[in-house]
Amino acid sequence: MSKQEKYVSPEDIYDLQFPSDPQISPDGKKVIFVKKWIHKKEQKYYSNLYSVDTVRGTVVQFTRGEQKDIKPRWNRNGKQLLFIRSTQNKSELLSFYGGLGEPMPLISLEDGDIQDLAFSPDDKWVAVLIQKYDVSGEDRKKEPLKRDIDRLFYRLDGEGFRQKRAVQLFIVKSRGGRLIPITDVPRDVTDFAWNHDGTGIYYVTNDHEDPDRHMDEESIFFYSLKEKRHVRIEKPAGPIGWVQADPEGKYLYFAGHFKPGHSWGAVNSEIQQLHLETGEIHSLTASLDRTTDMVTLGDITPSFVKQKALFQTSEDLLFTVSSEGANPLFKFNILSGEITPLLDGPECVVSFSMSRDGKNIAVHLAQMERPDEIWLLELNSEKHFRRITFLNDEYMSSISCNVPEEYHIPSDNAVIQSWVLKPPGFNSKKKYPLLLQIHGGPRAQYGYTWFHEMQVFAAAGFVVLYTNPQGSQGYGHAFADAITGKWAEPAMNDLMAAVDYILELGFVDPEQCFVTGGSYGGYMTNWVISHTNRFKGAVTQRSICDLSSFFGTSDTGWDLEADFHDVPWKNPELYKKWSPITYADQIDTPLCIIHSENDLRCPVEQAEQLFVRLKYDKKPVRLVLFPEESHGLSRGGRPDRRVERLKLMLEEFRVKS
Ligand SMILES: CC(=O)N[C@@H](C)C(=O)N[C@@H](C)C(=O)N[C@@H](C)C(=O)O
Repeated sequence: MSKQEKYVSPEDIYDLQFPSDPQISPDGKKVIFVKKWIHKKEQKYYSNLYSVDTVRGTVVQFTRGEQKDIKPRWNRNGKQLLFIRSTQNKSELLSFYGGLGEPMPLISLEDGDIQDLAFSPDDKWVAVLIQKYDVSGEDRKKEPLKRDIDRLFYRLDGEGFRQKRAVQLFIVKSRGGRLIPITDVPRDVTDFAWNHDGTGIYYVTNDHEDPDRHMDEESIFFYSLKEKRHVRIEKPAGPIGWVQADPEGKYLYFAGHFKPGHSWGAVNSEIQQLHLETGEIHSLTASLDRTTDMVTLGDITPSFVKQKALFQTSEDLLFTVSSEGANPLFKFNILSGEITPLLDGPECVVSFSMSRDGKNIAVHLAQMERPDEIWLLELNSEKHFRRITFLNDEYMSSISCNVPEEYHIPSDNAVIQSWVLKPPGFNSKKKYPLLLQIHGGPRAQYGYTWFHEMQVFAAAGFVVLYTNPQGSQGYGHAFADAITGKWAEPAMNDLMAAVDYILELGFVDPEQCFVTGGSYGGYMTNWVISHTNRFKGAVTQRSICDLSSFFGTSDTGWDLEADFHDVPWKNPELYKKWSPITYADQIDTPLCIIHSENDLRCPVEQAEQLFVRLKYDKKPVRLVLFPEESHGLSRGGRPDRRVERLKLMLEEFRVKS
C-alpha cells in the first residue's frame, strides 16, 4: 500500500516504540531512558536502556538483551548509574561506573524482586525496596498444595495471590556491600525518600490495625540511620502517593489527602507540606482543585505513573497534575506560594527528571499527534522545549491518520470535554458509523495521548467519540464525586448528550452507532444498552454487571462501600438498583462480552453472569474469553491477544455496520 493508503492497524503495536522514565544526567548532557519493545516471536515485552546526547542528539543503545531493564538512576556527580534488571529467575541492581564496561551487580536476588531505588544525598548509600518471595527457586513455579488465606486484600490483578511477606526497605553501599534491612513491617513499604542530609529515610506504609479495610490510611515514618530508630510522622489519616524531602531539611512533602473512606480517586491527591518542627501541614495545590495522580488513560501511554514533585531550586518545586485531558507541569514557589505553568499545552507530562542546576528537564511526553517520545525543556535565558527522540517517526510517516478534534459539550449542569477522531480521508458530506468509547476508573480521564485503539477504529471508517463524563478526574473534586453513590448517573446523561451533539453535526449515521468501554467503561456500556436501544451493537470489556458480587470477588471490591456508603448484605436494593444486570430484560442490543480469564479487578464472573443471563433469554450475545490475561489486556496483555481483541471488535462492529 502506498504511504497515503496505509492506515493504523491492530498489528501496528509491533511497530511502535515505547519510551519512558527519562533520567537526565546531573550535567544535563545526557538522558538515559527506558525503551520497551515487543519480542514478536516470544510474544513478550522486554525493555533496554538508551542514551540520548542532549547536545548532539545522538541516540545510543545502552543495554541489550531479552530482559527488563528499568529505573535508571544517576548519582549526584553523574559518575554512577544504577538500574534494575529483571530476568526470568533473577532481580538485580546493576551499576555502571564512569559509563564504562559491563554493569556490575550491586544486588542479585533469586528469592525476591527489587522494586525501587534512590541514592543518598552523599552518593554513599542506595535505598532499595525489595519484596522477598514466600517461596523461591523451583517451588515458585509449582502450585501450592493449598492457599491458606487470612487477609482481605489477598489478591492483586496482574500479580495474582499476594505474597505474605511485605515489600521492605533496605540500604546498601553504592560501591557494594551487605544488604542492610531497615524495615520489617506487616504491610508493603510503598514509597520512601532520603532526608536532606542522608542521615535518615522517610518511608510510607499502612500500619492501621485493620489495613485492608483502611487501605487509604497510610502512615509516614522516619528512620534515623544513626539512632537506628523509627519515628512516626504525625499527620491526619489518609492515603499517601509519595514522599519527598526538601533540600533544606525544613519540610517534608507528600502527595495525599485527609478524607479517607472515599472511593479510589474521588478526592484530589494534593501536595502537602509538613513543617518538621511544628508538624503544621499545608496543601500547596488545593487552589488548583486538581489531583496530582497521573490518571490519563491510554494504550500506549502508561497510566497511574508515580511522579514525585522535584526541587528545581531550594524554593522552587516542580510537579504535575491531571487536568482537562492534560498533565501540565507546574512550578510552585515555596516563599511566594505562586504557581507558574512550565508546560500546560494539549499534552501529558507522564514523568520528568531534572539536571542538577534545574535548567534542563527531561520529559516523557504524550500527545495526540504522535506516540510518546522524550522531550527536553531547557530553561536557560529563555524557555525552549524540543523533542530529543524520534522513535516513532518512521512508523508515523508510513501511515495516514487524523488528530482528534476537541469539543466541549453541554450536559445538564456540566460541560463534557470530548474528542472526535475522524477516519482518514473524511468527507463531511458522508454519513459515518459512530463508535462511542467510554473510559474506566471511573476517576480517570481520556486525554492528550496517541491512542492506538481509537486510531484503529477511525482507520476502519468509524467516527470515534470519546469523552470525560462526570465521574472523571481532571475537572475537580465535585466533578469526580458527582457519581458517588450512583455510579451510572449523571454519566449516562453526559454520554448521551455527547452522542446527540455529534449526531447534530450531520456526519454520523444515527442508525449506525456502536458503544464500547472497559472496566467501569464496561459497566457504563452495560448500563447504556440496558437503558436505551439506540446503539446497533456493543462490546463490553472487563466489565462490571453486578455490583453485589463484584464487592466480594474483585481484588479491591470492598472499595465500593466508599462509593455507596453501605455494603450489599445490608443494602441489597441499592446495589441492585445500580447493577446493570438488574435491567438485563431491557437489553436488546447485540452484545459481545470480552473478558480476561485472570482478571482479578473485574473478575470473569461478571462476564459469565451477563452472558448466561442474556443467552438463557436467547438474546444476541457472544462471550469471548482471553486465557491467562489480567485486567490490563488492552494495555499490556500478550501482544497477539491485544491484536486479536482489536480484530474481534472490528469484526463485531463491521458485521453490524
Ligand atoms: C484501585 C482501583 O479501583 N483502581 C481503579 C483505577 C480501577 O481499577 N478501576 C476499575 C474498575 C477500572 O475502571 N479500571 C480502568 C482504569 C480500566 O480501564 O481498566
